[in-house]
Amino acid sequence: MKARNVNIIAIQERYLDIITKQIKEVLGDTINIHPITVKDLQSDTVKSGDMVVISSSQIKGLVTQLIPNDCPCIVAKRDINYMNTKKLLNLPPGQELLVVNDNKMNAEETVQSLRETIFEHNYVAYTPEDNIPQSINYIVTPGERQLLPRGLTNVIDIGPRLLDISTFEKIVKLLDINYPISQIVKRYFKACVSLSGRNKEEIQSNKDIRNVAQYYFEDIISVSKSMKETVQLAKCYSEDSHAIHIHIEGEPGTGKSMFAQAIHNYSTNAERSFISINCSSSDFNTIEKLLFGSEEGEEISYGLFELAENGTVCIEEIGELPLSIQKQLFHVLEKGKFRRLSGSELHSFHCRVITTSSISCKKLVEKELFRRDLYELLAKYSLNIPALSERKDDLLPLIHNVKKRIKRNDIEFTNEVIEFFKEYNWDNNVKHLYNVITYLAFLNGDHIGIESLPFHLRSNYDQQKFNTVFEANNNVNKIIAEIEKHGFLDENIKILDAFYEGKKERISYGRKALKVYLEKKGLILSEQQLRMRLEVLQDLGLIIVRQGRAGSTISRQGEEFLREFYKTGFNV
Ligand SMILES: Nc1ncnc2c1ncn2[C@@H]1O[C@H](COP(=O)(O)OP(=O)(O)OP(=O)(O)O)[C@@H](O)[C@H]1O
Repeated sequence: MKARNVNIIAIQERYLDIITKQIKEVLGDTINIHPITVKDLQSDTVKSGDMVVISSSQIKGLVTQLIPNDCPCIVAKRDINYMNTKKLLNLPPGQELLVVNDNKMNAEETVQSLRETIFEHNYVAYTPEDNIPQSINYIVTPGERQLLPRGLTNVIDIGPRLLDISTFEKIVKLLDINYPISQIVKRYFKACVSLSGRNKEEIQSNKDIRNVAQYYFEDIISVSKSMKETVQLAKCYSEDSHAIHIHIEGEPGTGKSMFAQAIHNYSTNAERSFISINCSSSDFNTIEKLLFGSEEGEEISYGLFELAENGTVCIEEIGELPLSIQKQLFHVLEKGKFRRLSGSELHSFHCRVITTSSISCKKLVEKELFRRDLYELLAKYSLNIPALSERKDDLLPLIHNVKKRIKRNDIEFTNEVIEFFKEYNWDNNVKHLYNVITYLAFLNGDHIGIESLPFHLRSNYDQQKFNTVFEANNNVNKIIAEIEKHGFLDENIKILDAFYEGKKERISYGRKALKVYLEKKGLILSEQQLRMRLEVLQDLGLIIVRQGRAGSTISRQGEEFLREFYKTGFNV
């Protein structure tokens, strides 16, 4: 049977990754899946006749305007992943449970699913506007722990909601796939098991190889001087026939892959293929095979260098590659020749190779996690995309851009919100900003004030206000006094110094890496001590603690504090 194209559309990228993985587990052998976020959906993204699965009714109106009329379309229903409910089932019956989601409608839907199945308890739907009632025994959240105030202990996270089984029945019916319902049920459970027990950071975003360069330099908003210069340099590289390897660095979500696509489209080889692979998937065997191709008996699978012919191969997040693949890659790039895995013949290739990284490869070289020869080969033509916080002039044009993309020019933000956005430390930069605005546009009316912001932003707003007061009242002294309530000012300063140095080199630290770094600097702390120091610094808004690989870093307030601290001549 010929595989059919199914486009799956959601607001948030993370959620899209999860349901894409679920659909792959259930129907991956019969359909081609194209995940698309709402902000990336344009009128020509979905091809005529392809199927569309819309993740929520909230975006149906917008999505249907942007897809061809003849596309069969399903609005998905969502359900909790019952594989994650063991804790709930083990509670004595009759518990009072508060269900927290990102908005009231979603909280009510989750409550509905829980009442229908785990009927032993009583549920109340909650939004961050409400106070937490006294009588509550536990808080239940479907993967939205970050919405809760810090410090709550009786929280049961049942993981993100998945597509419900009736949605799969509908897909199969519409595509005329001849699977008995029992087979769908079995695969549905398989997917639930596969996606259970992990939080969303751990779920690998199994991103497909992308082979369309949809962005042009005109699409890149660049009003600030630094961004204009970066675009200018990228154009020069694009036209330069010697620039066969181009390396792009920038914090997550600054537009690296957008630049890679624009460079391809601006080059004389724009008509040729653009193929991109993301190395942040942990399955390095697959990546190796995709990059170089393989020969198994009679079966040949072509690698990206040959598939791209004279076009462009983009290797995203190259810093994630293990040294063994880096070594192969270096030889391939240096010689312009590759050998398929298990193959004997050397093949030449003539495509341009663009690499990207969210972490500083130079710093990785120093830590012996990245090959120096490969770095030197790549660094010749390199671009550094500035973080959003370093180019505030771009903020308003970017907001206009996303409003236009999602066809919501009507929405307005209060001055207070705009000011807050300017000061906010967008750890996923433009991607984060776009997600927040898209999200707000669908959940609120056309007028957005501070009260409409998602809870995780609002708590930051309060923190920001707190910090502003601090600044006005002789910031440094007050912060020092706060730190000294817990003691160990000198150690806290050393930790901030470490983060500060790291940020300059675009390095963020997980706790373990930080511990090792501090030990090298002569500060020896136990895990517990380090955790306590970090909590104090985080509570004061001096560092940003991020989950998973992203690691932690110093906040802008933290940097200002350090600068003032040294200026005032404190000596710890
Ligand atoms: N300067 C910009 N102008 C317009 N849109 C932008 C700009 N920068 C980023 N975007 C948008 O932000 C989103 C993220 O961009 P992109 O995926 O290129 O970033 P990235 O640095 O490759 O992200 P990651 O590191 O997470 O892979 C995309 O929707 C992109 O269109």
